[in-house]
Amino acid sequence: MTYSELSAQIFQKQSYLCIGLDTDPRKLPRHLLTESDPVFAFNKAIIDATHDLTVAYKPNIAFYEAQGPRGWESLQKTLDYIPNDCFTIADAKRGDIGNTSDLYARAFFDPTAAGLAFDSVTVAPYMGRDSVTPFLAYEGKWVILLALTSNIGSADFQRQLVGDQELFEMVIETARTWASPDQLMFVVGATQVDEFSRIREMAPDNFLLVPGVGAQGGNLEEVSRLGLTAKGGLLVNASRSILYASDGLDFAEKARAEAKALQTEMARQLAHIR
Ligand SMILES: O=C(O)c1cc(=O)[nH]c(=O)n1[C@@H]1O[C@H](COP(=O)(O)O)[C@@H](O)[C@H]1O
Repeated sequence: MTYSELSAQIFQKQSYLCIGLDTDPRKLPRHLLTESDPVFAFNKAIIDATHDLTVAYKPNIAFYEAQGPRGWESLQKTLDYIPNDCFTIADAKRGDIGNTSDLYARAFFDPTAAGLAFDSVTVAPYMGRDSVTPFLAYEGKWVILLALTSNIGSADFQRQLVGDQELFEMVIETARTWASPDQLMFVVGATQVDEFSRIREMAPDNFLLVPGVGAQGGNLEEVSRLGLTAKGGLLVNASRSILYASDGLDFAEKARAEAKALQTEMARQLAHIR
């Protein structure tokens, strides 16, 4: 999906919601456990209940890898089931020497080489340019680079001064020379609102993937006020607060209600920028 297509989806659906498919087999509603693939059955019901309210889905790969080969199969089926009008993110946080990143890129971007057909993958910037560029070699595919993450440990390295900049600022400034906003997003945690204006100034056109509303307590209104652009420019992720709103027969209905509440607030915020 291109930048302008993603932007168009945001205004059409009045939503910049990304639903994190962090599907934990230990948290599935009991009635799904008799299904041949309970993880896929759960994801399918969540997608059916929410696809008109969300512009993106982000399966976190850890939840699938932890299930071994069955998990990869559930992931592939889930990806195939996501409608074409939704952007897809492999939240894998990859990055290695170029030779190895090349294979990671194939794994998520190249179905002709037995890989998956995601639109984007999350990448850690720590190993530098040659660890990131193999992902950018795929035309039309996106790198979502970790800049300032939502967790407490983000202070350990990302907030440290390197010269007169914090490390996350250096990541943003440098990575912007590697790719255009058509292929490069940054991850900025919703828990980091104090830094949002500064980040938006440094990366005025880049989409920001913002996890951390819901279970981690980030504030959607503040994130939106400081991060939205005339093109949208935000994908705000929620995972657990949507997926596990109920563990009963009504789980999909309750998930929809959570997604709807976020989408309603997003529509309100989008009205301010037009
Ligand atoms: O890259 C991410 O998506 C990510 C970056 C970050 O800084 N913080 C963060 O929580 N995430 C991911 O976003 C999701 C957040 O899930 P919930 O806290 O359940 O909404 C998880 O899949 C995390 O791995």
